[in-house]
Amino acid sequence: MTDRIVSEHSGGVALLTVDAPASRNALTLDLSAQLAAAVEAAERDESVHAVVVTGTPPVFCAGADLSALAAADEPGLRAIYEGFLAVARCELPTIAAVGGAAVGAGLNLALAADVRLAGPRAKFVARFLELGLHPGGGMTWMTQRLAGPQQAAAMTLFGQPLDAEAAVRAGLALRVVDGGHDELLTAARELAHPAVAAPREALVATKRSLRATASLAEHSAAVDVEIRPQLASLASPEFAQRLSLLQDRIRSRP
Ligand SMILES: C/C=C/C(=O)SCCNC(=O)CCNC(=O)[C@H](O)C(C)(C)COP(=O)(O)OP(=O)(O)OC[C@H]1O[C@@H](n2cnc3c(N)ncnc32)[C@H](O)[C@@H]1OP(=O)(O)O
Repeated sequence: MTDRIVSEHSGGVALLTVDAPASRNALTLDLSAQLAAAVEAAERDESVHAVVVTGTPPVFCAGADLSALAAADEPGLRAIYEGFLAVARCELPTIAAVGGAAVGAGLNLALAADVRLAGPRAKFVARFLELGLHPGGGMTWMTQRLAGPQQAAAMTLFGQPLDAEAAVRAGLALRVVDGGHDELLTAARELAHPAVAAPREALVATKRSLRATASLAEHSAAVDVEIRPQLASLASPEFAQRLSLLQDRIRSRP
């Protein structure tokens, strides 16, 4: 079977599956380019409000394809990064549904999403140094930012793997979803549901503000970042409609 990114848009969600089971969903240059194209197609599709990234079981993603990695120069490495960087750049909310091992660049891919749901067999492994490789693709930044300096050191310097429960404790995953791949995807769709129900413009603006305020030192600076998009949403017909529905509901309470 050909290695590919399977992209399905339904119910407001783009489900992107890295489907290369023979190599445990390892990322070739071609797969990374396909993944980036699939993320961009989801952004262009106005019916899509959230992106779920997963891998064909039993793993999430085994990282860079080892033969692509062995031959990689700087453009080659950057081409491998392109898939997970497209997820990191995505203007829509993103969820990684991690059902198995996420190793090396596969960990980068999982951490590039806004939120991770972990199946009981999920495993988060940096791996790089064990292979004699310096971490790449922003791994030192991502792990420190998400899990703090000690956990980042444990993962990148000491190669500590995190199972699903440990990933939740470390703040790398939102929660563990019991069951198999289907249950994991159902949980991802349920998590996405409020984003699917939200007006797309306000949703995209909220994600933009999360990024813009993340590195600010002052609360007041965040208030300034948020005031314009909040004013824009106040002026939208969606807000007027939803407000009137809410008021009707409140009035009709016994
Ligand atoms: C710039 C980025 C750098 C990086 O990403 S560095 C990290 C590179 N990745 C790795 O080191 C991961 C290597 N793979 C594994 O550790 C394991 O696999 C898994 C934990 C992911 C899964 O284990 P299991 O389910 O037991 O599978 P299996 O028997 O080890 O492998 C099944 C087939 O998958 C191929 N494969 C696994 N990972 C890769 C890879 N990264 N690139 C290419 N092929 C891979 C194997 O060779 C083998 O193939 P065959 O069935 O022909 O013997």
